[in-house]
Amino acid sequence: MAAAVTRRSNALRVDVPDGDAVAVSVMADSPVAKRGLGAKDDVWVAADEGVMSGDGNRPMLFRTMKVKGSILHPYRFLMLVRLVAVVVFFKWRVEHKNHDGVWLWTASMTADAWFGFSWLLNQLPKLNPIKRVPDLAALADRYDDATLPGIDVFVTTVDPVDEPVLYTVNTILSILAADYPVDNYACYLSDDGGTLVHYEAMVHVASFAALWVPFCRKHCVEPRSPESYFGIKTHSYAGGMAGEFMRDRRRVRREYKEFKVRIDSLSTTIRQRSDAYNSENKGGVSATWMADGTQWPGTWVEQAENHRRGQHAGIVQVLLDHPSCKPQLGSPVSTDNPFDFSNIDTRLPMLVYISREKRPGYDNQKKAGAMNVMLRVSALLSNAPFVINFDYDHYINNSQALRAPMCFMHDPRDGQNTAFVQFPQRFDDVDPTDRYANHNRVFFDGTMLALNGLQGPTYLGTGTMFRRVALYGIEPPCYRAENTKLVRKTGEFGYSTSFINTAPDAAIQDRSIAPVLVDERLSKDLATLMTCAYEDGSSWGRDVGWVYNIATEDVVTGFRIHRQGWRSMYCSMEPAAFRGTAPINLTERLYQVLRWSGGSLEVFFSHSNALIASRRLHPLQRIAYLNMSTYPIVTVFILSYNFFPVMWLFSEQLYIQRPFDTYMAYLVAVIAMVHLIGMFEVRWSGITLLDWFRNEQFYMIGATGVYPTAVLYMLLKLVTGKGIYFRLTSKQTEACSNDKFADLYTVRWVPLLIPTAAVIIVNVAAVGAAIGKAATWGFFTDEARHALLGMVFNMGILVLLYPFALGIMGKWGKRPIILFIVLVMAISVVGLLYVTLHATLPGEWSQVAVSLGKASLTGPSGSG
Ligand SMILES: O=c1ccn([C@@H]2O[C@H](COP(=O)(O)OP(=O)(O)O[C@H]3O[C@H](CO)[C@@H](O)[C@H](O)[C@H]3O)[C@@H](O)[C@H]2O)c(=O)[nH]1
Ligand SMILES: [Mn+2]
Repeated sequence: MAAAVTRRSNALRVDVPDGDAVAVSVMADSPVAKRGLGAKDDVWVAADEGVMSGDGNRPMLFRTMKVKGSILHPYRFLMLVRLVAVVVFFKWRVEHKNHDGVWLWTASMTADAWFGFSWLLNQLPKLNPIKRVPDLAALADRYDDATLPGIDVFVTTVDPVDEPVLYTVNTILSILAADYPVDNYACYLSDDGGTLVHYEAMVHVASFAALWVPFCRKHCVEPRSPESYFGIKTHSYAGGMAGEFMRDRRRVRREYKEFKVRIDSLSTTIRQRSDAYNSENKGGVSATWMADGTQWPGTWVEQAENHRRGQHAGIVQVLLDHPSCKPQLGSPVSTDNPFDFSNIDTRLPMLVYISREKRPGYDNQKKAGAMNVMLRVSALLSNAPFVINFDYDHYINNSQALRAPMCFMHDPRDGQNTAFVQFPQRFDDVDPTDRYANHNRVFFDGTMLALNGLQGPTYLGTGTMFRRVALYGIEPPCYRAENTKLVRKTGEFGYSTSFINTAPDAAIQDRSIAPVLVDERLSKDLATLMTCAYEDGSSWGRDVGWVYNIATEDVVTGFRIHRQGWRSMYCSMEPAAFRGTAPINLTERLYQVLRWSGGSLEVFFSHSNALIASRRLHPLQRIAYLNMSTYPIVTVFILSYNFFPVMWLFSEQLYIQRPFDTYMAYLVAVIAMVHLIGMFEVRWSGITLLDWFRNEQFYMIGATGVYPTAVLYMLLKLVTGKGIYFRLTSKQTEACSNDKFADLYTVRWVPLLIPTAAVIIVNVAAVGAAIGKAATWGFFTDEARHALLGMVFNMGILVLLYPFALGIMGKWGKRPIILFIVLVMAISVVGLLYVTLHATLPGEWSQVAVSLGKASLTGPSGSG
C-alpha cells in the first residue's frame, strides 16, 4: 500500500474534452505530488519543536508551523497599539462629556465600550496561530495497514428531497472507496426520515460500489465521489495503463449514469410498486412495500399510524457485511466481465443503514440525537476506537483523508490527549464571487488556525474525527487516574449492559474491528439502543455523547470535551480532505447564520457557559468560547448606529460627541487599525482580499437582520423557557436545473430580511438628506462638511450591504447596473425633497427632531 502513499511523480494527464472522447498527454509532475510537505512557504516556518518528547524511537507524525516573525511581531504589536488607542479614545470621550445630549452620549459610550470589549474577546485568541501538517509517509513507516486502528464513519441525513439523495449516495461511495484498510472501518448512514428511498438507495450503492471501488483502487482515482470525479474535465493519471484506464473509465461512467437513473427514479419505483401491492390487498392500509414484498417498517408514502415521520420503529440493516481480513482479488476480463480486476482487492467495507425509533412525546434532538444512536449502535457492531462524522453532503475528496487524523492521534507529543481532529470545510458549487461568503475562509483559515495554537479548534459539525471515549465523556489521560472506571455512575450510559460492556474495548486506541454475527440476541440489543426511551434518566445528551437542547450541537459538544482538558487539532491537507455544499440562496444562508448565532447565545445561557468552566480550559480558549457565545449581542449597538442616520433626516445637525472633528479623527484611527490588523490576518491565513471583504460584508448583513433576531429569540427563550425551532438548511434545491446558480437569484421573502432592508432605506435616505443639506447651506460651509462626513458613514454601510441588495433583487440582481440607477434616483429624490421642504417649513422641521429624541440641536453657529 506504500505505493499509494508516495505518489508517482511521472503522471499522465488525461484531458476529457467532452463526452467519451479522451485525450492523454504526459505530464512531468502531478500537481498532487508537488503540493504538500516540501512546498516553500513565505508565511509559515517550522516551529522549533525541541527534543522529541515521549520515547525516543517514536517518530513525530506531523509538523508544526508558525507564522514567521516578520509578520507575527508587527501583527501582535498592532494589537497592542490599538488597545492603547482605544483606551486613550475612551478616556478622551469621558473627559469631553456631551452635556447638551447626555442620553445620546451615554448610549454611544456604552456601545463603544461593548465594541472595545468584544474586539478584545475576538482578538486575544489570535495571538499565536499554528498550522499542523500531517506526515502520511511517517505514519506509513510506523504503522502498516494491518496495525492502523478501526474507524466508524457516520453520515446523517433526514429528507431525500431537501437533502437530495444523490449527494448522500456520493458521500457514501466516497467513503466506501477511501484508501484505508477495508476491514478496519465501517460506514453508517443514519436516516432520520426513515424513508424507503434512502434504504433502497443504499442497496443500489452497495451493488454499484462493487464496481466503483475496485475501479478507484485500480487506477488511483481522485476524488472518489463519482459525481465530482466525472464532473472534472482533466484528470491526472498516476498509473501505467492509460489505455485500459480510458476504457474502464468510459464503462464506469456509463454504469454511473445508469445508477443515477435508478436513484432518481426510486420514489416513483417505490410508489408504483406499493400501489400494485396495495391494490391487490384491498381494504387494507396503503402501506409502502419493499422489493421483497414485505411492508417497510419506517415511514410510508401515505403516512399512517406507526409509519409517519415522528412515529415509527427503529431499523438497523447491515447492507454490506464486515469483510474478511484477507484480500480478495477480482476476476480477469471475460465475456461477461469487461473489467480486469485480477490484481485488485475487491472487498468492500461494512455498510449499515440505521433509522432510529421515533415516538410522539419525545424530543428527537435532531442531529445530536441521531449521532448518539449511531454511537451506541456502532459500538455493538464494530466498536472502532475512532469515529468520524459527515453531513450527508460532505464527501471525501482526498482518499488519504482517513489516515491523516491518525498522525495526530498517534503522535508521541500530545496524541493521547487529543480528543478530536477537525478538518476545514470546503465547498463546491458556490457562485464564483462568493456573494454570501459561503466559503467562510476567514473562519476556516483564520480563526481556526488561531485556536489551533491554543487548545485546539472547536468542533464544527462535519469532517471531524473523534476518539470514541472522548465522546463517552471520559477525561483525557493527562487528568485521568491510572485505573479510572469508564462508567462513573450506574445508569450514566443507559441500562444496556451489552453496550456498557463494549466501552473498555473502545478505549484501546490500536484496536482493529472484529466482525460480529448479527443474531437474534444482538438484534434485540440493537433495537433497545435505538428506542427513544433508552436515554431516559441517563447522561446522554449532557455528559455523554453529543450535547442536547442547543441549536448548534457541534460547538457545545466540542466545548464539553475541551472543558475536560482534552485538546483538538486542526488538520490542513492538500488536496482538501473533504468537500461539501453550502446554501447560496440568501434566505437559506441567513437561516443558517440564524441557527449558528441563536445556538451561540443558547450556549452562553446554559451550563456550558465558558465563564464557569473548570481551570482545565486554556485561558485564551475560554476567551474564544466566550466570544463565540456572545458575538451576536453586538448587533444591538450596530443596529442602533445603523439606524441613527434617521436623526439626520430630521435635524440639521446632531452630535454624538464634540469636538466633532477630533471625534471623527479618533474614530477613523481605531477603525483603520482594525482593518490594518485584518490585513495581517489576510496575509498569514493566506486568504484573498475578496474572501476578507465578503466576510466583512456578510458580517454586516448578519448583524443587521440575523443577530437581532437571534437576540430576540434568546430573550424569548429566557422568558418563556421555550427553545428555538430551527429548520434544516436546504441546499442547492435547484441542483438539477440548468443554471447551477439559480438559487442565487431566487428571493424568498421572510421577516428576517426586513431589518436589513430598512437599514438600507434609512441610509440611502440619509445620503440624500446630506446632499440636500449641503445644497441648502452651500457646499463649503462647516455644516455641509459635517453632513458629508456623515455621508461617508452611510456609504460605508451601503457598500457592506451591497450583496444583500443584490440578493433581494432576485433575477434583476444579474444586472447590478439597475441597482445603481435606482440608488441614484432614490438619493436625488430625497435630496430634492429635503431642499424643497426645508425652504417651505424650516421651523417645524427642527421641532420634529427635538420631540423625537430630545436631542441637542446645534444651530448653524454651533459647529464643533
Ligand atoms: O433531525 C435531524 C436534523 C439534521 N440532521 C442532519 O444534520 C446535518 C446538519 O444539517 P443542517 O441541520 O441542515 O445544518 P447545516 O447548516 O447544513 O450544517 C452545519 O451546521 C450544523 C449545526 O451547527 C452542524 O451540525 C453541521 O455539521 C454543519 O455542517 C445534516 O446531515 C442533516 O441530515 C439529522 O440527522 N437529523
Ligand atoms: Mn451541512
